Amino acid sequence: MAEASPPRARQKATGALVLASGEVVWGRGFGAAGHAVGELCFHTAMTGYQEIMTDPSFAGQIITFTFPHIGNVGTNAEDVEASAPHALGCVVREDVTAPSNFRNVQPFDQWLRANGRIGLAGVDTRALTRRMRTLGAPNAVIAHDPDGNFDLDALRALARDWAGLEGMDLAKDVTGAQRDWTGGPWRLGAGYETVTGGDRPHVVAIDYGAKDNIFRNLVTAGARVTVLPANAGYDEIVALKPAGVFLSNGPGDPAATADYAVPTIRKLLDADMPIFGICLGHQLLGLAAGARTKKMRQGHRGANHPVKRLEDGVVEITSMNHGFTIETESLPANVVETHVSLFDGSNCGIAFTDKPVFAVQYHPEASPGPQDSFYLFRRFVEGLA
Ligand SMILES: NC(=O)CC[C@H](N)C(=O)O
Repeated sequence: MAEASPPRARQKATGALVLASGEVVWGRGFGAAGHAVGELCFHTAMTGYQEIMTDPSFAGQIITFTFPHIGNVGTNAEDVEASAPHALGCVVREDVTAPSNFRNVQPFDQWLRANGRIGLAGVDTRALTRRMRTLGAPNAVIAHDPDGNFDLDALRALARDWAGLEGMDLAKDVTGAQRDWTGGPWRLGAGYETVTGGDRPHVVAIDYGAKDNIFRNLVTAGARVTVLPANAGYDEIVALKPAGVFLSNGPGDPAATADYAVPTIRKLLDADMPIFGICLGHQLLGLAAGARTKKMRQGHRGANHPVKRLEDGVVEITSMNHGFTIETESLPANVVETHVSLFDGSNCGIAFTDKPVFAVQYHPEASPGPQDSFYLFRRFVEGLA
């Protein structure tokens, strides 16, 4: 009888995802070595991993990409939403292959390493996503050790003891200093156009962890943009004599950001300042109006979320990234719901009936994602002229 072939040598795992429940998902580490603790989420976009990783709204989160091939076009200096990645790490199905794209400057693996961010490959991301769909988003540690040595007890304790995103103010960690924003539309070969001068309505944008493409879209729509940090007060804002104020996206729990952001927004509302908000900015505007926010059981992160615009029934396919939501039934009488998610009916837009103030929960700036909703930037800026 032929001898049974010896068992194939088990490849040693060099990466792990350790869930707060104690479960361990093994894989192959890439990017930086080390470990990080945060909330695990899943993102369904098929493109734009570099934009997603650099979106400051992902601070405190580990992203599971449902699309199996991540990293295969490498990275470059233009497809970024902030100067460095903010997501703690990413979990992917396939190993990252050598970049194949004429715009590649640095392989994804190297870029993650250079920026201290961890990757985990070889994971059954479908099973992980189904688990999140059923049980909600778990707190977890992503860990990478090229020698495959993991202190599981310590990593389990770290995941279990992490406080969670609820109640966490992260905007203060990712906001930037005051600056004039001059970057406009992008063209292949020419990069981002610098737009200065001209008689343009002045928008003061509050940066709670903004994606750069929001500012580029405001400039493209015709605005002059000054960015202020998240804790900017009412007097500081109005001293710049804005025609309108923009409230950006950002990470963390809106209710935890409310103590400094909401009093300022309330004063702007009392002064009838035109306001446009996106995502965290939308949620903070809701809180300032007197509504409530809550953590969603199932967050929305992807580039194909259908949203119904209630004024005319048109469906916009949108980019989304949020884990908190405004409770629609808590909106006051002078604020109407303007957009609603066709996936779960959650609130996706609000407008005041008595003020030039509106906001959306989704990301009209795309990056990545469809551009159906660019009109909102034009609507805001043209309303200021
Ligand atoms: N993209 C965002 O601004 C996210 C807002 C908020 N941190 C949430 O998760 O809901």
